[in-house]
Amino acid sequence: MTTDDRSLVITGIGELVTNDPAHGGPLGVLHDAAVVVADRHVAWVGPASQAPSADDRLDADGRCVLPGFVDSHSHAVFAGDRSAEFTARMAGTPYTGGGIATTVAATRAASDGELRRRARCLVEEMLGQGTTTVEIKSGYGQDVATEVRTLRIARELTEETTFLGAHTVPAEYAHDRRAYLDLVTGPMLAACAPHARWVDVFCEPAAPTAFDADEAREVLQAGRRAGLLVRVHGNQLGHGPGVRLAVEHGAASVDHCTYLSDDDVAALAASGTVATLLPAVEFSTRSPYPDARRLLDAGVTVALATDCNPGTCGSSSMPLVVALAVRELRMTPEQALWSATAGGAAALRRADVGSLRVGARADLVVLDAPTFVHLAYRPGVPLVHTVLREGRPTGGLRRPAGQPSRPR
Ligand SMILES: N=CN[C@@H](CCC(=O)O)C(=O)O
Ligand SMILES: [Zn+2]
Repeated sequence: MTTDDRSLVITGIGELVTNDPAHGGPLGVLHDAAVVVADRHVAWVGPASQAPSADDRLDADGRCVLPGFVDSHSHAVFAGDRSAEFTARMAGTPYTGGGIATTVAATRAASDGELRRRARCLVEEMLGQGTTTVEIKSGYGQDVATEVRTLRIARELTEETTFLGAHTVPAEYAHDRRAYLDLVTGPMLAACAPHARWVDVFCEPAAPTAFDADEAREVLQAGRRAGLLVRVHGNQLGHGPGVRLAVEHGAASVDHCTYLSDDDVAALAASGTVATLLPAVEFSTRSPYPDARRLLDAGVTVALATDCNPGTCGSSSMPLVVALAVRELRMTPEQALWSATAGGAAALRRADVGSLRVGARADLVVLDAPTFVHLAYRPGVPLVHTVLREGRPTGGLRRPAGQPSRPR
C-alpha cells in the first residue's frame, strides 16, 4: 500500500466522516465516497464516482471511514498495577488521589527499558483501537530524574508530551510543600521543558496531595515562562478553582470538569479553552459523570479523551469513551464522535489531525460497520478494521485474511 512516493485511493466508503463542515453539518458526512492519500496527507475527498486514480487502491467494501481518534489526555508512562485499589473502590472506597503514590514508587524503581516497553504496549493498544494521536503526561516520577526519564520515553511515542511534575506532592515533601513547589518550578521544570510541549497541574483542593489555586498558578506561570503551553486537571473531585485558573491562563484545555458552577460554564463559553471530559474515569471510579449537555448547550467546545492511567482509568479505548459519552453523558453519537476526533485536536491546538479534509494528516480508521453510530450502538465490540497513520497501514486489529467480515 502507500509509501511516501506512492498515492492511494480508498474506494467503496459507505459512510465517510470528514469533520469538514463544507460537506454539511459538523461531521461533514459523505456517502459512497472516496479519499486519495498522497505524501502522508489527504489529497482529495469526494464522491467515489469522481475519484481520481492513484498508484494503489484499498476497497472499504461499504464500511465507514472516520478520522483517527485524538486522545488528548493520557498518563501512559508508568509502572506497577493498582487493580487492588480498583477492587476496593468497587467495594465502596472512594477515589482521593492517594493511590498515585503507589505508582510513583513503582515508576521510580522501574528501568527505562521496562517503562518504554509498557508505554509502547499501551500506545500500540490505543492504535489498534483507532487512536492515531495521543497526548502523554509525566507525573509519576515526582523527582527530577524520573520526570525527565518518563518525558523522554513519552517523546519517543508522541509529539504531544506534557510536564506534570505538579501531579501530587510526593510523600518525602508532605511536610514541606513549599520545597516541592520550588523543585517543580525550578530545576525539575528546567530539566523537563526541553522534552515537553505542555505544562499541566492537578488543581484540586479536595485532594489533600494535589494543588490549590495559588500553588497551581505558580506552576502554570513558571511553565509559561519556560515556553510551555498550558492545560489543567480541574474540578474532578469537587467544586474548585481549576476551570477559572485554566481560562485565566489561556489553557488549551481543562480536563475532567465534573463539578462546575454557572460561573465556570460561562467562563468556558467565553474562552478559547476546551472542556475535556473523561467518562471512562467516572465509569472506573464509580463517580458522578460530568454534565456534557450543560456545556454543549452553553456553547463550550467539548473534547473526549481516555485519561488512560493506572489509577482512575485502566482503559485505553476511545470507542469505549464514545459509547459512554452517548450512553451516560447523553451526547448524540454525532457530538461524541466530533469530540473524540476534532474536539481532541482542538484540545491539543492541532489543525492537522482530527479531520479528513484536504491537507490534513492521512490518519484514518476503517470501521467494520456501515456507520459511526455503531461505536455507541455496539459497545465493547472490536469494530476497528484498519487504521492508517500518515497514510500507512498499521498493525491494528485487522481480521486475518480470508476471515469473513460480520454482516454490516
Ligand atoms: N487526577 C489526577 N490524575 C489522574 C489519576 C492518576 C492516578 O490516580 O494515578 C486522573 O487524571 O484521573
Ligand atoms: Zn489525568
